[in-house]
Amino acid sequence: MERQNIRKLMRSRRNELSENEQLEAAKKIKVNIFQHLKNADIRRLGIYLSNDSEIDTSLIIEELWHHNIAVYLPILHPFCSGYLLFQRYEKNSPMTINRYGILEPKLNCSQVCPVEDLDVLCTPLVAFDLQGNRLGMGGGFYDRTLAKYYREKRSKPEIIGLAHNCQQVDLLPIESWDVPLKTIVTPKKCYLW
Ligand SMILES: Nc1nc2c(c(=O)[nH]1)N(C=O)[C@@H](CNc1ccc(C(=O)N[C@@H](CCC(=O)O)C(=O)O)cc1)CN2
Ligand SMILES: Nc1ncnc2c1ncn2[C@@H]1O[C@H](COP(=O)(O)OP(=O)(O)OP(=O)(O)O)[C@@H](O)[C@H]1O
Repeated sequence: MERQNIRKLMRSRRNELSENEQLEAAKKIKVNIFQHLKNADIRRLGIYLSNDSEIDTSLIIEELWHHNIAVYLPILHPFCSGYLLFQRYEKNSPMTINRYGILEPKLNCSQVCPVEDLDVLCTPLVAFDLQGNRLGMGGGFYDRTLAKYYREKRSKPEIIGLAHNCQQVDLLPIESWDVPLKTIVTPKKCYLW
């Protein structure tokens, strides 16, 4: 199947989850992610605000704040088209809506964190396979932003995909620029490669 058709199918799959299924999934993934990170010294963590029935990250964010872990959200880069910046997100951060209708912090350069200074980066995805390949919304934002860190085989940040179990497929068609994941956390289990 073509990548675009897989996106369509997987987006409609997660859109069919009920409100209650979404809530239960959010509670379980929160437990799993904190279990996965429990012995690590995490000070800065990048994550995203859910959109299009992506797994709800709000419970994770609340818990991170509770543990005084600094939370960072993606911002569409103001002049490097196709790239993301990560900016500090606090309860009272001024927000704006980006061109995809997703809330993001209002750009404030003093609050931007270079990707290599994040300990963990949790990425959204549309589909993943059993080898850790990731398919996103089709903008190439994460692939572009992470290409350099992947090429340089940096240990930081640890990149973790977050997904509903229904987003798993056996095998995705991959492209040369795709950045594979070493960890994907779902409500049912944590995949490690
Ligand atoms: N929650 C969340 N935030 C995120 C992402 C994401 O996947 N999820 N991104 C991950 O990269 C970036 C935004 N990328 C996106 C790329 C495409 C579409 C999207 O809805 N595309 C529409 C077409 C919209 C248009 O062309 O105007 C579509 O495919 O229907 C959304 C976000 C940054 N923030
Ligand atoms: N490292 C890169 N350098 C230049 N272009 C890239 C890079 N990575 C991806 N692209 C371009 O971005 C476009 C979309 O890529 P792709 O379909 O893999 O996005 P995606 O993984 O679904 O999205 P995202 O990474 O935002 O979640 C492709 O046309 C590709 O050419």
